[in-house]
Amino acid sequence: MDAAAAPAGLRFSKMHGAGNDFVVLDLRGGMPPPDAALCRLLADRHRGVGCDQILTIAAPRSADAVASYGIWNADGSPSQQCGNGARCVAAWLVRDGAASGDFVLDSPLASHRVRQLDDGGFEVAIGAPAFAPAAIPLAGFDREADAYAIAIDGRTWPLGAVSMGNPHAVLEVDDVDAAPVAELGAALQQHPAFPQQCNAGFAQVLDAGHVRLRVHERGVGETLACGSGACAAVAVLARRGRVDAATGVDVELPGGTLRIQQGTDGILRMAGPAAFVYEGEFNA
Ligand SMILES: N[C@@H](CCC[C@H](N)C(=O)O)C(=O)O
Repeated sequence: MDAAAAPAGLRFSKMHGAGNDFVVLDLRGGMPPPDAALCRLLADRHRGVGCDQILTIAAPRSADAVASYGIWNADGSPSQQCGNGARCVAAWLVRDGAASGDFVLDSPLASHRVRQLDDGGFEVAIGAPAFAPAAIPLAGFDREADAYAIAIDGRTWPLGAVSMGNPHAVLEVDDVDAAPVAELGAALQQHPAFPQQCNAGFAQVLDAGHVRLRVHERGVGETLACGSGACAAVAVLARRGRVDAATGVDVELPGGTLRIQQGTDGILRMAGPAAFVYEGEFNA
């Protein structure tokens, strides 16, 4: 493992959203963002704290926002979107006294309206799905489509593709428990059709309002939940008429259920839990 420069006594919060777990760092005191080596060490489940992503909280970039946040995967790569992370950052800021009720957060790409729910969870306006191949980005296809044929080891897989701020592939399966999430997810992540790699979701439609989903996340592997992956699955399946996004869809992931609904403005809103696990000090 490469040497990582962790400031002595690095304070962090351990959190999770539906089992997608995070190390949260407050950079508002002037600490620089963690480099890739430090992210890998923090995320290491044996030598570090252990998490799927590292989230950093910093000063807002837009006039309306209470804060901004950064996202790093366990392998040290940056991301632009993290649905479960957005809810955890929101809960962290509410506990800190920096936010309450209804507020705006700046993610790496955009500003998101956030609402605290009566059940203690949060609703986040993730954004409108972008299906244009250039926006995902998806190489080798000029026109957007409900499904693209992607060949892997001599077999062709029909998959949906969408950007939720980050790139997603979505495969519909008959039985999500039997889906080849690890093998096919890893192959899709690295496939040349996805020049910025992708998160790969395996979705089983139960009915127009219920989907079961497992996601192989870029930079991590399979996680217990992926908020942007849940939005991506609903976006792709709604486009095919398989679910009713306007009424709302419960997406059951291994770690919990997220509710995804699309407004008349096209924006996908995600509702779900955010939990504190413990506070710590990292001294490796
Ligand atoms: N777990 C997240 C997504 C985190 C980033 C993703 N792995 C990527 O690289 O784009 C979520 O809840 O959306």
